[in-house]
Amino acid sequence: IQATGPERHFTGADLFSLEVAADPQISPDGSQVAYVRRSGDIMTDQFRSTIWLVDTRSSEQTPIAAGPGGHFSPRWSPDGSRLAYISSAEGGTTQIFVRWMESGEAVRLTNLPYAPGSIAWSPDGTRIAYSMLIPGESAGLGSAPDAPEGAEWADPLDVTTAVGYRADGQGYLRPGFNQIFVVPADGGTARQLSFGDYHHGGPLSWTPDGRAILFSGDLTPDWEMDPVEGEIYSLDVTTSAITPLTDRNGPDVNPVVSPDGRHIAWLGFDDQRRGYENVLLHVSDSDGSNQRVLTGALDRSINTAIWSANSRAVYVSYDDHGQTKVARVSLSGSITTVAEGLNGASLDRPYSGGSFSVARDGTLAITSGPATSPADIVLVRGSNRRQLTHLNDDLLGHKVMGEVRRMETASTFDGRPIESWLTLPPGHVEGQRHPLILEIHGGPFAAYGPHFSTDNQLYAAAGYAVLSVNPRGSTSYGTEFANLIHHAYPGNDYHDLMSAVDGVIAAGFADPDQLFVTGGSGGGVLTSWIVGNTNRFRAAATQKPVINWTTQALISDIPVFVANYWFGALPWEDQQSYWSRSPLSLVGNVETPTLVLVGGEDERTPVSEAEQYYMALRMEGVPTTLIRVPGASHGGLAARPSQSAAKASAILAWFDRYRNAPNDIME
Ligand SMILES: CSCC[C@H](NC=O)C(=O)N[C@@H](C)C(=O)O
Repeated sequence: IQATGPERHFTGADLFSLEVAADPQISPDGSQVAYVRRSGDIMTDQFRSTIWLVDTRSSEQTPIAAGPGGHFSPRWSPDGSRLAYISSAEGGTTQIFVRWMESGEAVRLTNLPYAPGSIAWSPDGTRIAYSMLIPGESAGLGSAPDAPEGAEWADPLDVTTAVGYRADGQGYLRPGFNQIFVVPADGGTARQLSFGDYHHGGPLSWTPDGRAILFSGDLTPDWEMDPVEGEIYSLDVTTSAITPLTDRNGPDVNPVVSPDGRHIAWLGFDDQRRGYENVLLHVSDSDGSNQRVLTGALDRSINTAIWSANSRAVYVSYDDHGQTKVARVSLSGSITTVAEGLNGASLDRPYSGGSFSVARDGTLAITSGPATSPADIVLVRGSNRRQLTHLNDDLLGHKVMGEVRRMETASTFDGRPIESWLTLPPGHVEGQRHPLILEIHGGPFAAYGPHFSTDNQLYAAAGYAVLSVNPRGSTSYGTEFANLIHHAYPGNDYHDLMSAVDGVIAAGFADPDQLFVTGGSGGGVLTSWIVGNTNRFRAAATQKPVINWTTQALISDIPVFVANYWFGALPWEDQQSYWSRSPLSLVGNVETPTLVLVGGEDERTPVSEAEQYYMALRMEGVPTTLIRVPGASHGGLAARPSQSAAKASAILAWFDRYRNAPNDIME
């Protein structure tokens, strides 16, 4: 059959045409915004990062770095005359580049053996600081015989004594430590400033006199066993002497020195070994004295802190009811929201997020957009908002997307309001009921919101309504709500999710006989938990789940964290809790056909979690299929457009199989 016109619905192939704006950096005078544009590339099956400049008056765009390679982290020099960025434009290695804005000339500044990060201009614009991993020695044990000349032997043994020997997205880690360096901004030799067997972490912040750089890290011998701990340190640029500025049990990170040098702002909290803590904005005098919290009354977590040019306030971003906002926090602690509706760069699922920067006069550049389109660059001046880019109008302007509506239901467990967003199939007619997919977020301390989601739009284009719920445990509703699942996850969040589903049925949007459930990571845990507790869903798809908390606590890349913060005991000290909260403990109840899907290189919820569940379902005679996404990490399950589209298609094919099955087959 020949198509009779253009495809009006969102399709898997459209993923290659999507573009999303990230990391907007407004110039000090507010005249331009440099930003990272991530675009699908059909030949490499990737989202490629390029850097663009958009004029804040004319909205005219100019490419800064858009050729071969990846380009990111644009950072203005203090006077706005130059732009530094990180790029793999030349020869595949990742280097620091600087572009002189007036001449348009860009030069590669460094010749580094490893990728730099956290670039930061010195206040006088003469130097750029950065961090870089310096490889260390592998722990040796014994030795192999000597190889004859020309022989091709296997790799030597990989011996480790590290706690963090694997990391999602990186696999098995090569030993080494992050160190801080400085390089002249007009070219020259880089100099290492920090040393020793500790990570010296970014972001980096210079003092106005250019004599010191603030960083965060845990420079104590026990750093490996305390994954949350961190302090702010001052590093003398001349002598490399390090002075601690904070000292408490809990993370102190992201230091930023005020432009007048009188104060330091940073983020952190007192560690109480709870599943969730609000990250609070702190300030102190420049020597670390007179420390105080400025956002204690907000009851929200702070993501980013940027000083105002006059040093009297700090701009912060925070999540509230699934949406990211920017507020201006004065040194006396008054908090004024100055921008709302930020959107992040996550494309596959509607996670909250977004980034911003501030010009000298307080003009903001933010990433923002409606729930039916990925984030663009928006300029915010007081109450005026102006969208500077329209990256997806060419594609989505010709599509009928699923409309996203806010819903709220009282939980049957305790009456708490549970917020959710319902994506309706395109062309929805009031009064029409649809098959419903409950799609559950991970974290579990994270939040969904009214944000663009390729998964949800693909499901909606196939005729499903999709429900994105923030059950108890979700962030952006305060500490009490998040910690309702402290040492109790999964648990009563189940009732919140079912209440939200019933709310959508009661509101007349969903067919109660056509319910489906999926979710990833923490959402995979809850998907498997749901099918262990009810047969209300026709089919399920559990993505990158934790199935057995004992194995998760020992082989994931967050082992100490899971045991200390989510259980408060080691698996062999409290096997009852580990087992009773594992979806595997309920597998004997499962009758719902359940697809199991995982990234082949997932180090966060390792492949063996999904494999355990798949085999248990097979042994129980439950219809199931196992899908591994080759090469995909946990965070990168949807990183390749082809895999992201194929994943949604596989889930839809699984659901469609049971959507159309007669009821007697389902019984
Ligand atoms: C449930 S164990 C770890 C889960 C993971 N948390 C942090 O990485 C998670 O749920 N990730 C979410 C954000 C996801 O991948 O969707």
